[in-house]
Formats: sequence, C-alpha cells, structure tokens
Amino acid sequence: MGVQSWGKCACVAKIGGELPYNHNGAFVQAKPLVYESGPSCKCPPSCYNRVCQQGIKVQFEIFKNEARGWGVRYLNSIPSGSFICEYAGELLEEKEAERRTSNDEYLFDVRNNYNDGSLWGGLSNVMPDAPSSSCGVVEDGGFTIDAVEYGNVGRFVNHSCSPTLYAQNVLYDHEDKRMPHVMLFAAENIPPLQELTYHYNYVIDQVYDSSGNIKKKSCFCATS
Ligand SMILES: C[S@@+](CC[C@H](N)C(=O)[O-])C[C@H]1O[C@@H](n2cnc3c(N)ncnc32)[C@H](O)[C@@H]1O
Repeated sequence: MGVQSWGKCACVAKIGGELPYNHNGAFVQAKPLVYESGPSCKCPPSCYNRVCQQGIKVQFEIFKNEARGWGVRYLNSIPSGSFICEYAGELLEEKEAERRTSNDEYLFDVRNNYNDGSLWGGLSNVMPDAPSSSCGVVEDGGFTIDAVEYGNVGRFVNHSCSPTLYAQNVLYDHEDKRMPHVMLFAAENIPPLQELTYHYNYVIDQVYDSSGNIKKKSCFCATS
C-alpha cells in the first residue's frame, strides 16, 4: 500500500507521522509505546503498521539448557528489528500480581517495561536511536502478565545481561496504556542457533517474596 492510504489512519497523529517499521516489517525505532493501526484505521491488513498483530512468522526451537532451563532459539539467522513473538499470558491487576509473587518465574511487570531501561544501561544498548529518558506514560494501576498457566513461546525466553531481543510495548486493539501488548523484537542480527534472550529488568535485591524477604536470583546467562 502507498503512503497516501496509510496517511488516512487514525494512528498517524498518535505516532507523530513516523512509522515504527520499515517496508520489510522490521522495527526501526524503539519508543516507550508504539501504536499499530487498529480497528478504526482505514488501512488494509497488509498495512506496514500492522506487524505484531499478524502474529509469529518464524519457527522456533525450544531447547533445554542445564543452567537456565528451557530456552528459545531459531534455526536460521534473524535480521535486526524482526518481530519475534508476544509475551502472552494472563493479565493481572496489581493486587493479584502481588499475591502471586511467591511464584514469579513467569510474571512480566508491564509498568516496569515503560521505564527507560536504566536498570540495565538503557535502550541505547540495543537500539542506538532510542529515546534515553523515562517517559512516565503510566503512573497508576500497573498490570502484570502471568504466563505460568496460559502463554505462548514467549514464556520460554530467558534473561541475558547482553540480550538479543528487546521488549516493546505496543497498542492496537484498545487504547488503555496500562495494558499494552508486550512484543519481543530482534535488537540485532542474530546468527542461527543463538539463544533468544531479553533483559528482564529486575532490580537485583529489590524483589521480595510474600514474607517480605529479599528474593535471591542467580543469573546464569553467558555474559554474567
Ligand atoms: C520466563 S521463564 C523462562 C523459561 C524457563 N527457563 C523455563 O524453563 O521454563 C523465567 C525463568 O527461567 C530461568 N532463567 C531465565 N533466565 C535465566 C538466567 N539468565 N539465569 C538463570 N535462570 C534463568 C529462571 O528460573 C526464571 O525465573
């Protein structure tokens, strides 16, 4: 489709006229929040601004690693900016998420994903053109995604201190910024069989269990 037809989309104004994807569907500019074209947009399903909502396009291999448990990789190379998958799961309100912190292996704190990544050196680690300051998009009522019971391949993606993927907040089917879809993208060109990882953004020694004790987590990524 041409630039003219996508210019009619309701989402154009929201994203300042700049598409987050190039014409190959590769993610080019990390932002606190990306708006894809939604139901009120006039553009067709083939629009350049409907990448994540088309679903997974690559075939993964789930493999077992002694130190980190199950992990994810791909048999072929993956170009930088490729959409990998959503972190899918059950959407929890704050109280319910707190209740489940004793079993937090598959919890993803969405509000935490709005910060500037300062816990691990910032987005500029993986995307040089990304904004460097916190956006404060969501102040109240943070949601958490729990993939322990319901989820997809995203639940098997492990943490790394030097990740190959980036977790991006994306909205397209509703307007509530507190509960964006969390989408994983390749942050660099990834060679075949390299494990796919993102930075979990935990504050080490500041995560508590239900008894108020600091939870100790050891990182066994290849770079730690
Ligand atoms: C979302 S799950 C990832 C999939 C998990 N490996 C499995 O077997 O189902 C997160 C859990 O994987 C493990 N994990 C992920 N990254 C790790 C790392 N770098 N070092 C050690 N354990 C890790 C931890 O137990 C963590 O709580």
